[in-house]
Amino acid sequence: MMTEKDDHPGGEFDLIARYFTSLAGPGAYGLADDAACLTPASDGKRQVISTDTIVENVHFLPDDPPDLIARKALRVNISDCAAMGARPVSYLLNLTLPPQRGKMFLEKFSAGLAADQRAYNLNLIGGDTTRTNGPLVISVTMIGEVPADHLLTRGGARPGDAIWVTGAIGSSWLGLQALTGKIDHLDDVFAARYRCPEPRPHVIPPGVATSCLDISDGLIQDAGHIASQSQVIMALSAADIPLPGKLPPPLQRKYFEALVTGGDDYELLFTAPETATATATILDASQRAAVPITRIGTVKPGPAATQLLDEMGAPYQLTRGGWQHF
Ligand SMILES: Nc1ncnc2c1ncn2[C@@H]1O[C@H](COP(=O)(O)OP(=O)(O)OP(=O)(O)O)[C@@H](O)[C@H]1O
Ligand SMILES: Cc1ncc(C[n+]2csc(CCOP(=O)(O)O)c2C)c(N)n1
Ligand SMILES: [Mg+2]
Repeated sequence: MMTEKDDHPGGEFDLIARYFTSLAGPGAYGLADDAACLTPASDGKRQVISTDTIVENVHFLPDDPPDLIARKALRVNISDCAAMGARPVSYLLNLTLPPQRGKMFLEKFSAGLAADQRAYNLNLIGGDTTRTNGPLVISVTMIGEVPADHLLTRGGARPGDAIWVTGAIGSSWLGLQALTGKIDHLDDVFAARYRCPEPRPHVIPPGVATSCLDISDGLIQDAGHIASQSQVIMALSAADIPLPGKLPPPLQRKYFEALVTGGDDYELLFTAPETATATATILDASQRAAVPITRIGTVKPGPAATQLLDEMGAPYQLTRGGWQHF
């Protein structure tokens, strides 16, 4: 079997120069110094920093195409920036490579990074490369910026606010089921979405949302984070949750619980005042971005909790809320 040493005869520094230096941006010193040096955001802007790791067999499958693994690593972080209302700008890349991930892998992987750098106007500013006999691990730290008065957090939801969500919920979970042979005859769009999420930067109109997060662990569990950070009840109407249109309605019903708790959605869940102006602004933004934004509930006063209600207003009993690593 080809070892990493055979495959990267120039060692770690040659590997960085070969695959990553062309991706480097301002302040990165060509990925050849001890650290990057950035000019802090100015003109009333704030810096937003988030980090997220993806692990083979935990967040992606070993056979996923290398360019899409790269794009997923970037996109889950772009999604966290979007959840703060921020525009992603530059990123650090920490790679832990097993021996079988050699030249072919890195060529495709770096092409995936390049494609999303172009798509999202990003620069690589540094990172770290190590070797393991364990699984492939990719960690990205994303730095973004946001005008100070457009920063979004999980803590601003107020009783009476409307609850909105972008896109549809459950597509990635369906993709994982298709790719692992657990559900047959599903549309290919689901596997594509699992492998390459579609984060939603620039979709929520600035100045309208009172709180926001991105859904990574499952809609129900993640709604609970807004509930606890804002000290409110997130009352969700089950019938209003947008489910994937390409899933036939009988399967939407059959898999409802898994769809709303499965995670990997990278859609935005946010709250906004229930005024005609805010509603019109949101629906207009949805049209302009060609991304559905659907009202799925109302914020209520009370101790932090998520309620999922059926059409009669009765609570839905779920066996779980979402993904937990531990
Ligand atoms: N090891 C850690 N050290 C410091 N802070 C951490 C650590 N792990 C998580 N956090 C912080 O805890 C909060 C929740 O982390 P988590 O990774 O669950 O983020 P999330 O946005 O809810 O989910 P996702 O990682 O899928 O985007 C974040 O503010 C994160 O910075
Ligand atoms: C192979 C495979 N098995 C299971 C899943 C599901 N999954 C893993 S981590 C996670 C939450 C987000 O991660 P984190 O909280 O670490 O950001 C979810 C929904 C997957 N994506 N791939
Ligand atoms: Mg998040």
